[in-house]
Amino acid sequence: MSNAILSPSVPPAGLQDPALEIRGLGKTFPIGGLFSRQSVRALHDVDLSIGRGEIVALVGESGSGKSTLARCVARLEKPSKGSILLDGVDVLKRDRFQVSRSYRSQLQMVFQDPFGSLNPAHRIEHFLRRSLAIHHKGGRSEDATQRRLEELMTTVGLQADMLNSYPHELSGGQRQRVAIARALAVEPQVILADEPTSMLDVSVRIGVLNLMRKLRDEQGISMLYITHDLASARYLADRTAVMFAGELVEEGESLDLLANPAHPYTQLLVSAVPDPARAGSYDPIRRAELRQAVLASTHCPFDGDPAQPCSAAEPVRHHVGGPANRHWVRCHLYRPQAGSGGHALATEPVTAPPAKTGQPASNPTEQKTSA
Ligand SMILES: Nc1ncnc2c1ncn2[C@@H]1O[C@H](COP(=O)(O)OP(=O)(O)OP(=O)(O)O)[C@@H](O)[C@H]1O
Repeated sequence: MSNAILSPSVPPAGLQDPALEIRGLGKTFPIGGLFSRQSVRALHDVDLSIGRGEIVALVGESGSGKSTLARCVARLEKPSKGSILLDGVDVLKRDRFQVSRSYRSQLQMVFQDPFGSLNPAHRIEHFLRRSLAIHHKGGRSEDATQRRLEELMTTVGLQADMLNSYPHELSGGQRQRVAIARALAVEPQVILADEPTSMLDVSVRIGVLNLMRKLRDEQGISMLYITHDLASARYLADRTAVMFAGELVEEGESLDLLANPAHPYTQLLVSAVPDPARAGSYDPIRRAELRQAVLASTHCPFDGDPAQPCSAAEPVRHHVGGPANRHWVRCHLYRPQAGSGGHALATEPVTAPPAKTGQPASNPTEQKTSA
């Protein structure tokens, strides 16, 4: 089994020159007031790389730490430990006290709420002009600026005359396209998109996902796509990483990972995705029980033995399906199946769902929870 163990410090094959690399990122929030010693461990030892022109989905349920990771990488939150390398440069060391303008123009964030992210008092043109001005410091002629504004609108599938509209005159999908155009105006290398479609009607979500794919294909932009929707991760992302209680527990090429989930938490997430091929085996009551166990545990509920919780020793990474595969899992229960390239869990995941304290695993107070 030893040849199936992965060193966390070795980037997966094909990622020797990543656009963005996150190493050992941790974030702890103090809670309970000034004199309290309590804290929430929102992120623990997260390693994640995004290749050039690659879309990586970060999936997990509410409270698993996805937004905290994005906010740390966007420098809206200060990580407690770890490093962030953009184009090989350690940005936490380089811009220790203030986020540089060049970082802001290399990496942009698109938020979940297209309604709250645009000030209703301004026309669409204002938001795009502002982004252009920050990036080019007024170095364009008015004609060139106007052409670029119209080009940005066309790129995101909006009509140029909407530059004169106010946000309230646009639909949610159109506003999210404006938010993407605003990010594009600074010509970023990387876009962090935090649930960019979750507040949109189902009918317009696919258009925004297709736009993101087009930007990757035509402009080579790398993206971290944060979502709790596995179906959209499979549709859009080259790779998918699964976050559980602040830790990455599994990562692989999206199609492979979602077809062969190795971590019981990933299996739980996958079981919620409607799939006609799995109709007979989908049991919503069983899934609800498992989900309850995840949310109500103070230790990893998947190891099934509260006396020997997963936190006794951190699990190492294992390749899933052989060393050539870019799919790995961190779980004590994982057992590669000799010769088959397949995998199995050592025991049935989640044997006992009793809630111990009512403290959600996804809101752990100084605890370790990975299986
Ligand atoms: N400013 C904060 N102060 C204290 N705790 C926080 C803070 N921000 C996040 N947390 C905690 O960190 C954990 C991770 O939260 P985060 O918002 O990153 O999760 P998420 O996976 O993005 O969830 P969602 O999909 O609901 O946004 C949660 O337990 C949350 O309560």
